[in-house]
Amino acid sequence: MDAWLKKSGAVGLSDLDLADFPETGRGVKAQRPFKAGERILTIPANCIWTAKAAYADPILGPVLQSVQPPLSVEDILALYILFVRSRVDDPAYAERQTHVAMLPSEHTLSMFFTDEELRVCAGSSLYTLTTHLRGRVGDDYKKLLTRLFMRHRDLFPLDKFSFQDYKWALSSVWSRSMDFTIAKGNSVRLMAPFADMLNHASDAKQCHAYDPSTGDLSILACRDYQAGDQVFIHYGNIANGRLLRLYGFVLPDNPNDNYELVLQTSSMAPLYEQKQRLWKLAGLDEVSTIPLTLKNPLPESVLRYLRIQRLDESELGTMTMQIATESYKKISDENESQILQFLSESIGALLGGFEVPLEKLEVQLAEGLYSPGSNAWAAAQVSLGEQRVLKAAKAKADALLASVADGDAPLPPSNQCAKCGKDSKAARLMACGKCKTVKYCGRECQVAHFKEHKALCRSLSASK
Ligand SMILES: C[S@@+](CC[C@H](N)C(=O)[O-])C[C@H]1O[C@@H](n2cnc3c(N)ncnc32)[C@H](O)[C@@H]1O
Repeated sequence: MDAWLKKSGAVGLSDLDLADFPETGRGVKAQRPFKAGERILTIPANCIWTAKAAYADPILGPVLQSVQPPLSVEDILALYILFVRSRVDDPAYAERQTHVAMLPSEHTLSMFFTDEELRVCAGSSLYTLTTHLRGRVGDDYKKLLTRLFMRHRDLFPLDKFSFQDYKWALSSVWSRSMDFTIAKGNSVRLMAPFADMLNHASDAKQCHAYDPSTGDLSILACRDYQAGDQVFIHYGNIANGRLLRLYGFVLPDNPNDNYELVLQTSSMAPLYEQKQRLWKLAGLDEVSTIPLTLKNPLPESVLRYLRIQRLDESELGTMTMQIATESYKKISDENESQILQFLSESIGALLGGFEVPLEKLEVQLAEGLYSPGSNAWAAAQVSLGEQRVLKAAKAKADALLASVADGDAPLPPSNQCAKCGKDSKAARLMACGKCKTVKYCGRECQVAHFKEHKALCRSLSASK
């Protein structure tokens, strides 16, 4: 592969090498020191896998172009990989084949888990999404069979385009491709040989760049490296569930862990059309998926959605005024109590739906029931992360409910000083040492707010 890339104009390969690392497996090793910001690798456009390159292929391209409606980009890339791999004695594909030969022969994405391994995280959104994904991938393969493989048996022999082959190629695309937004909201998905050997580190800032004018891909050093260090890139701030679904690994104690809460309302609900309009005005969809995170377990948008969902006719005007002035707060004690009660109960039910409850999972992991790095261990990490987030969300809903019952002021948004309203962009906020929830821009605001905050502080602390 190196010879092909160098011949095609790749830059930087002589300063980098492939090596095995204990934590991440195969990755890229620096052969000399690099300074942060230095360009360390460029892979030229003519070696990169894109949908455009697949369409330009003299044999595959016309067949792909004949498919209506067009195939998805990930299907095009997956077919391109399988097609190149299938052209065993065709010298026109020999160079790209050197890259295909270096792709891992197996993947550890959750889609490949046994039922027993996946059951460890039953109740999590990963479990649900993986189950859906398996169905979707199966359906997509059947469509390819009828739309392409059966019609062009000479190009797509089924022993090289089996369901297993399709799943392998699709997983290669998910776990190794990069997405870039280019002009006019368009985006490009690509897979770049050698650059796709770079592993992810949470602290590696965005350091891969696509040049739309040349089509080249470059990697910059995200920090200083010494010779022998592993070079990393950043795949994004991704929760373990998504990491396992699309990349096949997890990061223990991942700060990006989340639970994607889906909020929806029956179209038969009273005042549905008016509420639909209010959600839209408030920047929400009638089916809203809102990530709950450890940092912000109950985002304001969840409360906003539910306040609208539970409005009665006499409260429509108040809500419209709030949206117009962007001054969101509770509509009434009754509305607020209803939504918080509902949240507390539904999150409790979600937690009750996990196959292995949090406390038991923590004991199992501490006792080494799941061997670190195994599929079941990875599923356990996802379940752990999601349940921790849900627990924090329930605690916050309960505390808020208690404060409504006590007649306290509602919680201020978590990115604002509770006293003066300065937000986290304007000042560094620190949390109250006792309840660890309400935040201030400085000591002065905290002291000035003490009297007002005392009762809520007590109920928040008690629910922790
Ligand atoms: C773009 S490839 C990187 C190269 C890959 N390690 C290889 O040998 O081909 C992405 C895959 O690398 C692995 N990976 C990347 N970052 C990782 C990390 N921080 N910890 C564990 N595995 C990682 C995962 O298997 C992932 O699907």
